[in-house]
Amino acid sequence: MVDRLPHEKGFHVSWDQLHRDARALAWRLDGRGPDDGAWRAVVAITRGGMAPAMIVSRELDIRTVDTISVKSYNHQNQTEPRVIKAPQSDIMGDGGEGVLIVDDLVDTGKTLELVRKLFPKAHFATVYAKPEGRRMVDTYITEVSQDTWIFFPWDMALQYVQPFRGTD
Ligand SMILES: O=P(O)(O)OC[C@H]1O[C@H](OP(=O)(O)OP(=O)(O)O)[C@H](O)[C@@H]1O
Ligand code: HPA
Ligand SMILES: [Mg+2]
Repeated sequence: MVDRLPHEKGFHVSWDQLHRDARALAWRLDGRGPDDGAWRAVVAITRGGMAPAMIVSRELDIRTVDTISVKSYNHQNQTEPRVIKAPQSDIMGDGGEGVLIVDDLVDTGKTLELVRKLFPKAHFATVYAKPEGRRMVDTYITEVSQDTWIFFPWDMALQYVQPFRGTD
């Protein structure tokens, strides 16, 4: 089963589920910013953070949205994370204070470790978290085990499956 390797379990997330979980993340963050509870901006870690960041910024009515592009994986193979595109410096201000940095998940934590070094005062939020990287996130919604690979809706398509008993 190529789509399970090298992880034992698969956690398949539908668009509906992602929408619900990203909304739950937004509600948890609401009113917790440093400026009278408000957040100044949302920054998505591309590409996986873009859909969650869109939902969070919509829920919290934040119109200042930027991206930081970090590449850490080639399919399921981890490589050294690299920043390919930085957010605007006037948005990040002094170390990212008041900025919500959003990603789809934290796995080993290497991506967030790199972004945290750049913006130590920002608030880091992910929808999903695995135990190894959990310490790198300030707020998350659902935890899955380290040996689970999360399949996001943008990586999947509906397709026919054989009945359990098969056919002649
Ligand atoms: O905690 P880590 O072990 O660093 O892994 C988590 C990161 O890996 C994935 O991104 P990826 O580099 O695959 O790029 P993508 O978002 O463009 O798919 C995921 O979206 C997180 O950003
Ligand atoms: O479990 C995962 N799913 C999708 N992308 C990922 N990048 C690191 N871990 C994962
Ligand atoms: Mg990513």
